[in-house]
Amino acid sequence: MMIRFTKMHGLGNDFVVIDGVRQQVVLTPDHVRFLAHRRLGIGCDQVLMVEPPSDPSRAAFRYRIFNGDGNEVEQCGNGARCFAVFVRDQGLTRESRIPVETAAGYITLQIERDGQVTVDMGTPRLTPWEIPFEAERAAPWYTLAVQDQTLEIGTVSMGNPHAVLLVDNVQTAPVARLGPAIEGHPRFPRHVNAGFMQVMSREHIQLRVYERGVGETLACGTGACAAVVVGRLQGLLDTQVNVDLPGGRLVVQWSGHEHDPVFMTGPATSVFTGTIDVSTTPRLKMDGYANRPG
Ligand SMILES: N[C@H](CCC[C@H](N)C(=O)O)C(=O)O
Repeated sequence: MMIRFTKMHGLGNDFVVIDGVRQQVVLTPDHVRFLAHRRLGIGCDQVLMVEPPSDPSRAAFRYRIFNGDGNEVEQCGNGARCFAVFVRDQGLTRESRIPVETAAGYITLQIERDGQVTVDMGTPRLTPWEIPFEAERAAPWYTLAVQDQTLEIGTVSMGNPHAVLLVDNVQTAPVARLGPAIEGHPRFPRHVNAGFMQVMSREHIQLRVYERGVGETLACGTGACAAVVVGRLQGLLDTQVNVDLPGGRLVVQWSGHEHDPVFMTGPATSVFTGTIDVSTTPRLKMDGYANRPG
């Protein structure tokens, strides 16, 4: 099966984007692992599929997200921005305001005049069972026993699950050690994205994210939103925050009221287009996210 694709990234969080509107594409987990593999395939953190919506009165497209380990997930913030630029550049829409159906519900994408994209990511979900996270009750912080440490984490779902912990210095934070231990912790039945946040001021944080199903990425859009929500709920942050990730800066806005949506603004970059034959997909085992960058 020959597939046309576009390679894109949002601050270095990279994607293989596939038009499933004008091509008939059925992706298996093996296909996704092959496309994502950085030596045997194209290489990316996630594969994004553009499909027709299930209800055209509510959305222009359906947007599906697959982690490099082959699993389909609920939401991807950097991917949403790339999605908007993709459907516009491919002539699938002429609109700059694009309502989209995702597995986590409906979101709205706005292509700004400067080419950046603002995403209405919807409201944060804060109760443990919405994450999902095993806890007796909802709380601003939870303690989590990880290896020989007791960590304090905040949890939030942006459609996908996030655990956020405060660190004194993101550069020296033990992301490689604690990231996998948190990501696969048994109290997160669907695993979790682990964010390491250093608060620089009320309007500025630095953040690294060890992503579920991928490993550490250069940027994580839903992770940036989750970190701002946790920091705001802790009274550490104001309503608009510059989030500096290893791959660059996102701007996240949230009022602090749980029924208000979180907005994220940032760039989306197209790198190249191509075609690939997936009919001879090798069976790839994901041993610790073998497709991590580098
Ligand atoms: N790894 C995430 C999906 C991609 C999220 C990230 N790339 C973003 O920009 O939000 C998860 O398993 O929930």
